Amino acid sequence: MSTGKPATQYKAWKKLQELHSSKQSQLVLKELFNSDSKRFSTYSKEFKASSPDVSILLDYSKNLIDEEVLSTLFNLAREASVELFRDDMFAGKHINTSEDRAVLHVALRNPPADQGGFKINEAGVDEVHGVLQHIKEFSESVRSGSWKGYTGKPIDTVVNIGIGGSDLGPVMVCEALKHYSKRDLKSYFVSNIDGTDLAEVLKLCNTETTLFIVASKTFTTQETITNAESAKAWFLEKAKDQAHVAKHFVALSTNAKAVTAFGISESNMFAFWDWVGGRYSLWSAIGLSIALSIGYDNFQELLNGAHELDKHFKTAPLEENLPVILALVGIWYNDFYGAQTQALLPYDQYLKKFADYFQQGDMESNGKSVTKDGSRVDYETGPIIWGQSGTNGQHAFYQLIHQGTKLIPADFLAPVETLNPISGGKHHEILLSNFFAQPEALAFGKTEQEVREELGPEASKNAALVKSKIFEGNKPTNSILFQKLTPGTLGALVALYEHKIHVQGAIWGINSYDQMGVELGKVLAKNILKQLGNETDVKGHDSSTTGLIHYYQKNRK
Ligand SMILES: O=P(O)(O)OC[C@H]1O[C@H](O)[C@@H](O)[C@@H](O)[C@@H]1O
Repeated sequence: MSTGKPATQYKAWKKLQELHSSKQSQLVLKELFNSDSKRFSTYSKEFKASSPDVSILLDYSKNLIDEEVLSTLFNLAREASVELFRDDMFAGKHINTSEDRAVLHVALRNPPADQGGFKINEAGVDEVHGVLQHIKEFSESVRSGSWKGYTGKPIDTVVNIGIGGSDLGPVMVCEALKHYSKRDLKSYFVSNIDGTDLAEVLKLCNTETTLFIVASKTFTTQETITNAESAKAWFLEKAKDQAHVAKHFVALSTNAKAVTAFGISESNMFAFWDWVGGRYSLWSAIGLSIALSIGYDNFQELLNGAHELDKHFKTAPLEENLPVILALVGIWYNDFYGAQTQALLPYDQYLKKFADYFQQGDMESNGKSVTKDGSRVDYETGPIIWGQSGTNGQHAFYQLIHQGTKLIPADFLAPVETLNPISGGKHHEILLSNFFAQPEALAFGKTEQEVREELGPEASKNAALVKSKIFEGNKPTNSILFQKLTPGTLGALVALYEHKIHVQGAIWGINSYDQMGVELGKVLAKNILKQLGNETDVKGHDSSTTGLIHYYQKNRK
Protein backbone atom coordinates (compact mmCIF):
# COMPACT_ATOMS: atom_id res chain seq x y z
CA MET A 1 0.00 0.00 0.00
CA SER A 2 1.22 3.56 -0.65
CA THR A 3 2.90 4.86 2.48
CA GLY A 4 0.55 7.88 2.54
CA LYS A 5 3.47 9.69 4.11
CA PRO A 6 4.17 13.30 3.21
CA ALA A 7 6.70 13.16 0.38
CA THR A 8 9.01 15.65 2.11
CA GLN A 9 9.86 12.93 4.66
CA TYR A 10 11.75 10.84 2.11
CA LYS A 11 15.53 11.09 2.11
CA ALA A 12 15.55 11.26 -1.67
CA TRP A 13 13.18 14.26 -1.54
CA LYS A 14 15.67 16.19 0.60
CA LYS A 15 18.50 15.15 -1.69
CA LEU A 16 16.54 16.39 -4.71
CA GLN A 17 16.07 19.76 -3.00
CA GLU A 18 19.82 19.95 -2.49
CA LEU A 19 20.51 18.90 -6.06
CA HIS A 20 18.13 21.50 -7.34
CA SER A 21 19.96 24.29 -5.52
CA SER A 22 23.46 23.04 -6.16
CA LYS A 23 23.06 21.92 -9.77
CA GLN A 24 20.50 24.16 -11.37
CA SER A 25 23.15 26.26 -13.11
CA GLN A 26 24.80 23.13 -14.55
CA LEU A 27 21.61 21.62 -15.89
CA VAL A 28 21.78 23.45 -19.18
CA LEU A 29 20.54 21.41 -22.12
CA LYS A 30 22.98 22.88 -24.61
CA GLU A 31 25.93 21.90 -22.42
CA LEU A 32 24.49 18.53 -21.45
CA PHE A 33 24.11 17.62 -25.12
CA ASN A 34 27.52 19.03 -26.10
CA SER A 35 29.26 17.01 -23.43
CA ASP A 36 27.52 13.71 -24.16
CA SER A 37 27.07 12.48 -27.70
CA LYS A 38 25.04 9.50 -26.44
CA ARG A 39 22.49 11.54 -24.51
CA PHE A 40 19.62 10.59 -26.82
CA SER A 41 20.31 6.86 -26.63
CA THR A 42 20.79 7.01 -22.86
CA TYR A 43 17.59 8.93 -22.26
CA SER A 44 15.13 7.39 -24.69
CA LYS A 45 13.21 4.14 -24.36
CA GLU A 46 10.98 2.24 -26.70
CA PHE A 47 7.87 0.33 -25.71
CA LYS A 48 6.93 -2.41 -28.14
CA ALA A 49 3.70 -4.35 -27.83
CA SER A 50 3.28 -7.84 -29.24
CA SER A 51 1.16 -6.38 -32.03
CA PRO A 52 3.68 -5.00 -34.58
CA ASP A 53 1.99 -1.67 -35.21
CA VAL A 54 1.94 -0.69 -31.51
CA SER A 55 5.19 0.95 -30.46
CA ILE A 56 5.98 4.09 -28.53
CA LEU A 57 9.33 5.84 -28.33
CA LEU A 58 9.79 8.14 -25.35
CA ASP A 59 12.66 10.59 -25.71
CA TYR A 60 13.25 12.30 -22.35
CA SER A 61 16.75 13.52 -23.15
CA LYS A 62 15.60 17.16 -23.46
CA ASN A 63 14.95 17.35 -19.72
CA LEU A 64 16.93 19.22 -17.08
CA ILE A 65 18.34 16.03 -15.64
CA ASP A 66 21.62 14.17 -15.33
CA GLU A 67 22.48 10.73 -13.96
CA GLU A 68 22.54 11.91 -10.36
CA VAL A 69 19.17 13.67 -10.55
CA LEU A 70 17.61 10.73 -12.32
CA SER A 71 18.95 8.10 -9.95
CA THR A 72 17.73 10.17 -7.00
CA LEU A 73 14.30 10.37 -8.61
CA PHE A 74 14.28 6.57 -8.93
CA ASN A 75 15.34 6.33 -5.28
CA LEU A 76 12.38 8.52 -4.42
CA ALA A 77 10.08 6.11 -6.26
CA ARG A 78 11.56 3.18 -4.33
CA GLU A 79 11.35 4.95 -0.97
CA ALA A 80 7.69 5.78 -1.68
CA SER A 81 7.06 2.07 -2.40
CA VAL A 82 5.83 2.78 -5.92
CA GLU A 83 6.32 -0.86 -6.95
CA LEU A 84 4.37 -2.17 -3.98
CA PHE A 85 1.56 0.32 -4.54
CA ARG A 86 1.43 -0.65 -8.22
CA ASP A 87 1.24 -4.35 -7.29
CA ASP A 88 -1.47 -3.60 -4.74
CA MET A 89 -3.54 -1.96 -7.45
CA PHE A 90 -3.16 -4.96 -9.77
CA ALA A 91 -3.98 -7.34 -6.88
CA GLY A 92 -7.27 -5.57 -6.18
CA LYS A 93 -6.29 -4.15 -2.77
CA HIS A 94 -8.48 -1.26 -1.68
CA ILE A 95 -6.02 1.50 -2.52
CA ASN A 96 -8.89 3.99 -2.80
CA THR A 97 -8.88 4.23 0.97
CA SER A 98 -11.43 7.01 1.54
CA GLU A 99 -14.09 5.06 -0.36
CA ASP A 100 -12.68 1.66 0.64
CA ARG A 101 -12.58 0.48 -2.98
CA ALA A 102 -10.26 -1.41 -5.27
CA VAL A 103 -8.99 0.45 -8.35
CA LEU A 104 -9.20 -1.98 -11.21
CA HIS A 105 -9.44 -0.32 -14.61
CA VAL A 106 -6.61 -2.74 -15.48
CA ALA A 107 -9.10 -5.61 -14.99
CA LEU A 108 -11.32 -4.15 -17.73
CA ARG A 109 -8.67 -4.77 -20.37
CA ASN A 110 -7.29 -7.94 -18.85
CA PRO A 111 -7.61 -11.11 -20.94
CA PRO A 112 -8.84 -14.26 -19.16
CA ALA A 113 -6.17 -15.77 -16.86
CA ASP A 114 -5.68 -18.77 -19.17
CA GLN A 115 -4.79 -16.35 -21.99
CA GLY A 116 -2.08 -14.59 -20.04
CA GLY A 117 -4.15 -12.14 -18.00
CA PHE A 118 -3.30 -11.05 -14.45
CA LYS A 119 -5.00 -12.94 -11.62
CA ILE A 120 -7.23 -10.47 -9.82
CA ASN A 121 -9.51 -11.32 -6.93
CA GLU A 122 -12.35 -8.89 -6.54
CA ALA A 123 -16.10 -9.27 -6.81
CA GLY A 124 -17.24 -8.39 -10.33
CA VAL A 125 -13.93 -9.03 -12.09
CA ASP A 126 -15.18 -12.40 -13.36
CA GLU A 127 -18.16 -10.60 -14.96
CA VAL A 128 -16.00 -8.34 -17.15
CA HIS A 129 -15.92 -10.63 -20.18
CA GLY A 130 -19.66 -11.28 -19.98
CA VAL A 131 -20.34 -7.54 -20.24
CA LEU A 132 -17.87 -7.27 -23.12
CA GLN A 133 -19.80 -10.03 -24.87
CA HIS A 134 -23.02 -8.04 -24.30
CA ILE A 135 -21.32 -4.94 -25.80
CA LYS A 136 -20.14 -7.02 -28.77
CA GLU A 137 -23.55 -8.50 -29.52
CA PHE A 138 -25.43 -5.26 -29.05
CA SER A 139 -22.99 -3.11 -31.05
CA GLU A 140 -22.97 -5.64 -33.87
CA SER A 141 -26.75 -5.75 -34.02
CA VAL A 142 -26.98 -1.95 -34.17
CA ARG A 143 -24.17 -1.60 -36.71
CA SER A 144 -25.57 -4.34 -38.96
CA GLY A 145 -29.04 -2.81 -38.88
CA SER A 146 -30.67 -5.83 -37.25
CA TRP A 147 -31.55 -3.78 -34.16
CA LYS A 148 -34.65 -1.89 -35.21
CA GLY A 149 -36.31 1.24 -33.87
CA TYR A 150 -40.01 1.38 -32.97
CA THR A 151 -41.11 1.82 -36.58
CA GLY A 152 -38.86 -0.99 -37.86
CA LYS A 153 -36.06 1.25 -39.18
CA PRO A 154 -32.38 0.64 -38.35
CA ILE A 155 -30.49 3.03 -36.06
CA ASP A 156 -28.45 5.76 -37.78
CA THR A 157 -27.70 8.08 -34.85
CA VAL A 158 -26.26 7.41 -31.39
CA VAL A 159 -26.49 10.02 -28.64
CA ASN A 160 -24.39 9.43 -25.53
CA ILE A 161 -25.77 11.35 -22.56
CA GLY A 162 -23.21 11.53 -19.75
CA ILE A 163 -20.78 13.93 -18.11
CA GLY A 164 -17.24 13.87 -16.70
CA GLY A 165 -15.82 10.37 -16.97
CA SER A 166 -19.02 9.17 -18.61
CA ASP A 167 -18.48 11.58 -21.48
CA LEU A 168 -14.86 12.67 -21.88
CA GLY A 169 -13.38 9.22 -22.55
CA PRO A 170 -15.87 8.24 -25.27
CA VAL A 171 -15.67 11.76 -26.79
CA MET A 172 -11.87 11.65 -26.90
CA VAL A 173 -11.64 8.09 -28.25
CA CYS A 174 -14.39 8.51 -30.87
CA GLU A 175 -12.58 11.60 -32.14
CA ALA A 176 -9.16 9.93 -32.00
CA LEU A 177 -10.37 6.82 -33.86
CA LYS A 178 -12.70 8.58 -36.30
CA HIS A 179 -10.63 7.03 -39.11
CA TYR A 180 -12.05 3.62 -38.11
CA SER A 181 -15.63 4.78 -37.59
CA LYS A 182 -18.76 3.73 -39.41
CA ARG A 183 -19.57 6.93 -41.25
CA ASP A 184 -23.27 6.23 -41.69
CA LEU A 185 -23.76 5.87 -37.93
CA LYS A 186 -23.55 9.36 -36.48
CA SER A 187 -22.34 9.86 -32.90
CA TYR A 188 -23.26 12.82 -30.71
CA PHE A 189 -22.42 13.56 -27.10
CA VAL A 190 -24.59 15.56 -24.73
CA SER A 191 -23.09 16.47 -21.38
CA ASN A 192 -23.90 20.00 -20.27
CA ILE A 193 -27.04 20.76 -18.25
CA ASP A 194 -27.32 23.90 -20.38
CA GLY A 195 -30.40 23.01 -22.45
CA THR A 196 -28.60 24.23 -25.53
CA ASP A 197 -26.43 21.12 -25.58
CA LEU A 198 -29.35 18.70 -25.83
CA ALA A 199 -31.57 21.00 -27.91
CA GLU A 200 -28.96 21.42 -30.64
CA VAL A 201 -28.31 17.67 -30.84
CA LEU A 202 -32.02 16.80 -30.92
CA LYS A 203 -32.41 19.07 -33.95
CA LEU A 204 -30.17 16.59 -35.78
CA CYS A 205 -32.04 13.46 -34.64
CA ASN A 206 -34.98 11.49 -35.87
CA THR A 207 -36.96 9.69 -33.13
CA GLU A 208 -37.37 6.60 -35.30
CA THR A 209 -33.64 6.05 -35.86
CA THR A 210 -31.92 7.43 -32.76
CA LEU A 211 -30.45 5.40 -29.93
CA PHE A 212 -29.84 7.18 -26.62
CA ILE A 213 -27.16 5.84 -24.31
CA VAL A 214 -27.58 7.09 -20.76
CA ALA A 215 -24.11 6.80 -19.28
CA SER A 216 -23.73 7.36 -15.57
CA LYS A 217 -21.83 5.31 -13.05
CA THR A 218 -24.02 6.46 -10.16
CA PHE A 219 -27.14 7.21 -12.22
CA THR A 220 -27.78 10.11 -9.87
CA THR A 221 -25.80 12.86 -11.62
CA GLN A 222 -28.19 15.78 -12.00
CA GLU A 223 -27.03 16.86 -15.46
CA THR A 224 -27.23 13.39 -16.95
CA ILE A 225 -30.54 12.38 -15.43
CA THR A 226 -32.16 15.71 -16.40
CA ASN A 227 -30.84 15.46 -19.97
CA ALA A 228 -31.98 11.84 -20.19
CA GLU A 229 -35.48 12.70 -18.89
CA SER A 230 -35.78 15.50 -21.45
CA ALA A 231 -34.55 13.22 -24.24
CA LYS A 232 -37.13 10.62 -23.20
CA ALA A 233 -39.90 13.25 -23.16
CA TRP A 234 -38.83 14.39 -26.67
CA PHE A 235 -38.87 10.78 -27.85
CA LEU A 236 -42.27 9.97 -26.33
CA GLU A 237 -43.85 13.07 -27.82
CA LYS A 238 -43.50 11.32 -31.18
CA ALA A 239 -43.31 7.62 -30.27
CA LYS A 240 -46.22 7.88 -27.76
CA ASP A 241 -45.97 4.40 -26.31
CA GLN A 242 -43.70 3.87 -23.24
CA ALA A 243 -42.97 0.34 -24.52
CA HIS A 244 -40.95 1.86 -27.42
CA VAL A 245 -38.40 3.26 -24.96
CA ALA A 246 -36.77 -0.20 -24.79
CA LYS A 247 -35.72 0.06 -28.44
CA HIS A 248 -34.21 3.51 -28.11
CA PHE A 249 -32.73 3.87 -24.62
CA VAL A 250 -29.96 1.85 -22.99
CA ALA A 251 -28.10 2.55 -19.77
CA LEU A 252 -24.48 2.15 -18.68
CA SER A 253 -24.30 2.11 -14.92
CA THR A 254 -23.41 0.43 -11.66
CA ASN A 255 -26.85 1.31 -10.24
CA ALA A 256 -29.44 -1.18 -11.54
CA LYS A 257 -32.16 0.11 -9.20
CA ALA A 258 -31.94 3.70 -10.46
CA VAL A 259 -31.79 2.49 -14.07
CA THR A 260 -35.06 0.53 -13.75
CA ALA A 261 -36.66 3.42 -11.87
CA PHE A 262 -35.80 5.62 -14.88
CA GLY A 263 -37.73 3.20 -17.11
CA ILE A 264 -34.89 1.27 -18.74
CA SER A 265 -35.12 -2.49 -18.25
CA GLU A 266 -32.14 -4.39 -16.84
CA SER A 267 -31.77 -6.26 -20.12
CA ASN A 268 -30.90 -2.91 -21.72
CA MET A 269 -28.37 -2.10 -19.05
CA PHE A 270 -24.63 -2.63 -19.40
CA ALA A 271 -23.10 -3.03 -15.98
CA PHE A 272 -19.84 -2.06 -14.40
CA TRP A 273 -18.53 -1.99 -10.86
CA ASP A 274 -17.61 0.40 -8.09
CA TRP A 275 -13.90 -0.34 -8.63
CA VAL A 276 -14.05 1.47 -11.98
CA GLY A 277 -13.38 5.15 -11.36
CA GLY A 278 -15.37 7.52 -13.60
CA ARG A 279 -12.25 8.98 -15.21
CA TYR A 280 -10.88 5.49 -15.81
CA SER A 281 -14.09 4.05 -17.24
CA LEU A 282 -13.80 4.29 -21.02
CA TRP A 283 -12.67 0.63 -21.01
CA SER A 284 -15.88 -0.48 -19.32
CA ALA A 285 -19.50 -0.41 -20.48
CA ILE A 286 -19.00 3.38 -20.67
CA GLY A 287 -17.16 2.57 -23.92
CA LEU A 288 -20.35 1.34 -25.61
CA SER A 289 -20.54 4.44 -27.82
CA ILE A 290 -16.94 3.72 -28.88
CA ALA A 291 -17.76 0.12 -29.84
CA LEU A 292 -20.79 1.37 -31.78
CA SER A 293 -18.70 3.89 -33.65
CA ILE A 294 -15.56 1.88 -34.49
CA GLY A 295 -16.87 -1.67 -34.17
CA TYR A 296 -16.27 -4.20 -31.42
CA ASP A 297 -13.04 -5.62 -32.87
CA ASN A 298 -11.43 -2.20 -32.83
CA PHE A 299 -12.73 -1.61 -29.30
CA GLN A 300 -11.08 -4.89 -28.28
CA GLU A 301 -7.85 -3.69 -29.94
CA LEU A 302 -8.03 -0.54 -27.82
CA LEU A 303 -8.30 -2.72 -24.69
CA ASN A 304 -5.46 -4.96 -25.89
CA GLY A 305 -3.13 -2.00 -26.42
CA ALA A 306 -3.86 -0.75 -22.90
CA HIS A 307 -3.27 -4.23 -21.50
CA GLU A 308 0.13 -4.41 -23.21
CA LEU A 309 1.10 -1.17 -21.53
CA ASP A 310 -0.27 -2.51 -18.22
CA LYS A 311 2.09 -5.49 -18.55
CA HIS A 312 4.98 -3.14 -19.22
CA PHE A 313 4.09 -1.01 -16.18
CA LYS A 314 3.71 -4.10 -14.00
CA THR A 315 6.95 -5.81 -15.02
CA ALA A 316 9.55 -3.38 -16.39
CA PRO A 317 12.24 -2.26 -13.93
CA LEU A 318 11.62 1.32 -12.78
CA GLU A 319 14.55 2.61 -14.84
CA GLU A 320 12.97 1.18 -18.02
CA ASN A 321 9.38 1.90 -17.11
CA LEU A 322 7.82 4.59 -19.30
CA PRO A 323 5.00 5.70 -16.98
CA VAL A 324 7.47 5.84 -14.08
CA ILE A 325 9.94 7.94 -16.07
CA LEU A 326 7.22 10.38 -17.16
CA ALA A 327 5.98 10.63 -13.57
CA LEU A 328 9.42 11.27 -12.05
CA VAL A 329 10.47 13.85 -14.60
CA GLY A 330 7.12 15.58 -13.99
CA ILE A 331 7.73 15.62 -10.23
CA TRP A 332 11.18 17.16 -10.76
CA TYR A 333 9.60 20.26 -12.36
CA ASN A 334 6.41 20.32 -10.30
CA ASP A 335 8.06 20.08 -6.90
CA PHE A 336 11.59 21.38 -7.31
CA TYR A 337 11.44 23.87 -10.19
CA GLY A 338 8.02 25.20 -9.15
CA ALA A 339 6.35 24.56 -12.53
CA GLN A 340 2.60 24.95 -12.19
CA THR A 341 1.41 23.37 -15.39
CA GLN A 342 2.07 20.54 -17.82
CA ALA A 343 1.23 20.93 -21.50
CA LEU A 344 0.13 18.01 -23.70
CA LEU A 345 0.75 18.83 -27.34
CA PRO A 346 -0.23 16.12 -29.81
CA TYR A 347 0.86 16.65 -33.41
CA ASP A 348 -2.03 14.55 -34.60
CA GLN A 349 -5.37 16.17 -35.36
CA TYR A 350 -7.20 13.05 -34.23
CA LEU A 351 -5.80 13.62 -30.73
CA LYS A 352 -7.25 17.09 -30.42
CA LYS A 353 -9.26 16.08 -27.32
CA PHE A 354 -6.34 14.31 -25.62
CA ALA A 355 -5.46 17.23 -23.33
CA ASP A 356 -9.16 17.81 -22.46
CA TYR A 357 -9.45 14.16 -21.49
CA PHE A 358 -6.39 14.23 -19.27
CA GLN A 359 -7.52 17.44 -17.64
CA GLN A 360 -10.04 15.29 -15.84
CA GLY A 361 -7.79 12.23 -15.71
CA ASP A 362 -4.93 14.04 -14.02
CA MET A 363 -6.51 17.01 -12.25
CA GLU A 364 -9.42 15.10 -10.70
CA SER A 365 -6.98 12.36 -9.63
CA ASN A 366 -4.12 14.38 -8.23
CA GLY A 367 -5.73 17.73 -7.42
CA LYS A 368 -5.55 16.88 -3.70
CA SER A 369 -3.91 18.58 -0.74
CA VAL A 370 -4.27 15.99 2.02
CA THR A 371 -2.26 12.79 2.20
CA LYS A 372 -3.84 9.41 2.81
CA ASP A 373 -2.88 9.65 6.46
CA GLY A 374 -4.68 13.00 6.75
CA SER A 375 -1.79 15.49 6.77
CA ARG A 376 -1.95 18.74 4.79
CA VAL A 377 0.79 18.55 2.17
CA ASP A 378 3.49 21.22 2.26
CA TYR A 379 4.52 20.62 -1.35
CA GLU A 380 2.87 20.84 -4.72
CA THR A 381 0.69 17.97 -5.99
CA GLY A 382 -1.03 17.62 -9.38
CA PRO A 383 -0.18 20.11 -12.13
CA ILE A 384 -2.62 22.07 -14.26
CA ILE A 385 -2.99 20.08 -17.49
CA TRP A 386 -3.64 21.92 -20.71
CA GLY A 387 -2.81 21.88 -24.38
CA GLN A 388 -4.16 21.41 -27.86
CA SER A 389 -3.13 19.89 -31.13
CA GLY A 390 -0.07 21.13 -33.00
CA THR A 391 0.46 23.19 -35.06
CA ASN A 392 -2.59 25.21 -33.96
CA GLY A 393 -1.05 25.75 -30.53
CA GLN A 394 2.06 27.21 -32.15
CA HIS A 395 -0.05 30.04 -33.53
CA ALA A 396 -1.83 30.59 -30.23
CA PHE A 397 0.14 30.10 -27.02
CA TYR A 398 3.65 28.85 -27.84
CA GLN A 399 4.97 32.42 -27.64
CA LEU A 400 4.60 32.23 -23.87
CA ILE A 401 6.30 28.82 -23.67
CA HIS A 402 9.27 30.10 -25.68
CA GLN A 403 9.76 33.56 -24.27
CA GLY A 404 7.40 34.05 -21.31
CA THR A 405 8.43 34.07 -17.66
CA LYS A 406 6.92 30.71 -16.75
CA LEU A 407 8.45 27.28 -16.95
CA ILE A 408 6.07 25.04 -18.88
CA PRO A 409 7.18 21.42 -19.24
CA ALA A 410 5.55 20.02 -22.35
CA ASP A 411 4.98 16.59 -23.87
CA PHE A 412 5.03 16.50 -27.67
CA LEU A 413 3.32 13.49 -29.27
CA ALA A 414 3.26 12.49 -32.94
CA PRO A 415 2.73 9.49 -35.21
CA VAL A 416 5.51 8.30 -37.52
CA GLU A 417 2.87 7.39 -40.10
CA THR A 418 -0.19 9.46 -40.87
CA LEU A 419 -3.57 7.93 -41.59
CA ASN A 420 -4.18 10.61 -44.21
CA PRO A 421 -1.13 10.90 -46.48
CA ILE A 422 -2.71 13.51 -48.73
CA SER A 423 -0.75 15.46 -51.34
CA GLY A 424 1.88 12.75 -51.45
CA GLY A 425 2.55 12.95 -47.73
CA LYS A 426 3.51 16.64 -47.88
CA HIS A 427 1.23 17.64 -44.99
CA HIS A 428 2.66 15.02 -42.72
CA GLU A 429 6.27 16.00 -43.46
CA ILE A 430 5.46 19.62 -42.64
CA LEU A 431 3.62 18.57 -39.49
CA LEU A 432 6.53 16.44 -38.32
CA SER A 433 9.06 19.16 -39.16
CA ASN A 434 7.22 21.30 -36.66
CA PHE A 435 7.10 18.46 -34.14
CA PHE A 436 10.90 18.12 -34.37
CA ALA A 437 11.62 21.85 -34.53
CA GLN A 438 9.67 23.03 -31.51
CA PRO A 439 11.34 20.91 -28.78
CA GLU A 440 14.68 21.71 -30.39
CA ALA A 441 14.03 25.45 -30.28
CA LEU A 442 12.69 25.22 -26.74
CA ALA A 443 15.77 23.35 -25.58
CA PHE A 444 18.51 25.27 -27.35
CA GLY A 445 16.98 28.70 -27.92
CA LYS A 446 18.74 31.44 -29.85
CA THR A 447 21.67 33.39 -28.44
CA GLU A 448 22.30 37.11 -28.76
CA GLN A 449 25.17 36.39 -31.10
CA GLU A 450 22.94 34.33 -33.38
CA VAL A 451 20.36 37.12 -33.40
CA ARG A 452 23.04 39.70 -34.24
CA GLU A 453 24.35 37.59 -37.10
CA GLU A 454 20.83 37.18 -38.41
CA LEU A 455 20.03 40.89 -38.22
CA GLY A 456 23.29 42.13 -39.67
CA PRO A 457 23.93 45.93 -39.49
CA GLU A 458 20.39 46.48 -38.13
CA ALA A 459 21.54 44.85 -34.84
CA SER A 460 23.86 47.69 -33.84
CA LYS A 461 21.09 50.26 -34.39
CA ASN A 462 18.37 48.52 -32.42
CA ALA A 463 19.39 46.92 -29.12
CA ALA A 464 15.78 46.34 -28.02
CA LEU A 465 15.02 44.41 -31.19
CA VAL A 466 18.03 42.18 -30.55
CA LYS A 467 16.84 41.45 -27.00
CA SER A 468 13.29 40.67 -28.15
CA LYS A 469 14.58 38.05 -30.56
CA ILE A 470 16.67 36.12 -28.04
CA PHE A 471 15.30 32.73 -26.97
CA GLU A 472 16.78 31.70 -23.62
CA GLY A 473 16.13 28.05 -24.35
CA ASN A 474 16.58 25.35 -21.69
CA LYS A 475 12.85 24.64 -21.70
CA PRO A 476 12.23 20.95 -20.99
CA THR A 477 10.16 18.64 -23.15
CA ASN A 478 9.40 14.96 -23.68
CA SER A 479 8.93 13.75 -27.23
CA ILE A 480 6.72 10.75 -27.82
CA LEU A 481 6.72 9.16 -31.26
CA PHE A 482 4.30 6.33 -31.94
CA GLN A 483 4.03 4.33 -35.12
CA LYS A 484 0.50 5.23 -36.16
CA LEU A 485 -2.76 6.05 -34.43
CA THR A 486 -4.32 2.59 -34.32
CA PRO A 487 -6.84 1.56 -31.64
CA GLY A 488 -4.08 -0.44 -29.93
CA THR A 489 -1.68 2.49 -29.91
CA LEU A 490 -4.31 4.80 -28.48
CA GLY A 491 -5.05 2.25 -25.73
CA ALA A 492 -1.37 2.11 -24.86
CA LEU A 493 -0.98 5.90 -24.87
CA VAL A 494 -3.95 6.40 -22.55
CA ALA A 495 -2.71 3.67 -20.19
CA LEU A 496 0.75 5.28 -20.23
CA TYR A 497 -0.66 8.53 -18.84
CA GLU A 498 -3.04 6.76 -16.44
CA HIS A 499 -0.11 4.99 -14.83
CA LYS A 500 1.96 8.16 -14.77
CA ILE A 501 -0.82 9.72 -12.69
CA HIS A 502 -0.84 6.67 -10.42
CA VAL A 503 2.92 6.88 -9.76
CA GLN A 504 2.83 10.59 -9.02
CA GLY A 505 -0.11 10.14 -6.62
CA ALA A 506 1.79 7.36 -4.82
CA ILE A 507 4.83 9.58 -4.33
CA TRP A 508 2.76 12.52 -3.13
CA GLY A 509 1.01 10.14 -0.70
CA ILE A 510 -2.46 11.24 -1.85
CA ASN A 511 -5.53 9.24 -2.87
CA SER A 512 -5.68 9.61 -6.66
CA TYR A 513 -8.96 7.74 -6.83
CA ASP A 514 -11.58 9.76 -4.99
CA GLN A 515 -13.04 13.14 -6.04
CA MET A 516 -14.49 14.82 -2.96
CA GLY A 517 -13.98 18.29 -4.46
CA VAL A 518 -16.45 17.55 -7.26
CA GLU A 519 -19.02 16.06 -4.90
CA LEU A 520 -19.30 19.39 -3.04
CA GLY A 521 -20.37 21.24 -6.19
CA LYS A 522 -23.23 18.79 -6.69
CA VAL A 523 -24.65 19.49 -3.19
CA LEU A 524 -24.28 23.28 -3.36
CA ALA A 525 -26.13 23.64 -6.65
CA LYS A 526 -29.00 21.44 -5.44
CA ASN A 527 -29.53 23.68 -2.37
CA ILE A 528 -29.68 26.85 -4.45
CA LEU A 529 -32.02 25.29 -7.01
CA LYS A 530 -34.65 24.92 -4.26
CA GLN A 531 -34.43 28.64 -3.49
CA LEU A 532 -34.65 30.03 -7.01
CA GLY A 533 -38.49 30.12 -7.05
CA ASN A 534 -39.06 32.98 -4.58
CA GLU A 535 -36.99 35.88 -3.36
CA THR A 536 -37.98 35.15 0.23
CA ASP A 537 -36.55 31.62 0.00
CA VAL A 538 -33.03 32.89 -0.71
CA LYS A 539 -31.32 32.33 2.62
CA GLY A 540 -27.95 31.42 4.08
CA HIS A 541 -25.68 33.08 1.52
CA ASP A 542 -23.17 35.91 1.50
CA SER A 543 -24.37 39.28 0.16
CA SER A 544 -22.74 38.72 -3.24
CA THR A 545 -24.46 35.38 -3.89
CA THR A 546 -27.79 36.70 -2.53
CA GLY A 547 -27.45 39.84 -4.69
CA LEU A 548 -26.77 37.81 -7.83
CA ILE A 549 -29.72 35.47 -7.23
CA HIS A 550 -32.05 38.41 -6.53
CA TYR A 551 -30.87 40.15 -9.72
CA TYR A 552 -31.65 37.00 -11.68
CA GLN A 553 -35.08 36.64 -10.03
CA LYS A 554 -36.01 40.25 -10.80
CA ASN A 555 -34.92 40.12 -14.42
CA ARG A 556 -36.01 36.70 -15.58
CA LYS A 557 -38.94 36.62 -17.93
O1 LIG B 1 -20.87 8.68 -14.17
P1 LIG B 1 -21.50 9.57 -13.19
O2 LIG B 1 -21.83 8.87 -11.90
O3 LIG B 1 -22.69 10.28 -13.76
O4 LIG B 1 -20.45 10.68 -12.78
C1 LIG B 1 -19.97 11.64 -13.68
C2 LIG B 1 -18.85 12.42 -13.05
O5 LIG B 1 -19.34 13.01 -11.84
C3 LIG B 1 -18.40 13.80 -11.11
O6 LIG B 1 -18.00 14.90 -11.85
C4 LIG B 1 -17.18 13.01 -10.73
O7 LIG B 1 -17.57 12.05 -9.80
C5 LIG B 1 -16.60 12.35 -11.97
O8 LIG B 1 -15.52 11.52 -11.62
C6 LIG B 1 -17.63 11.56 -12.71
O9 LIG B 1 -17.06 11.04 -13.87
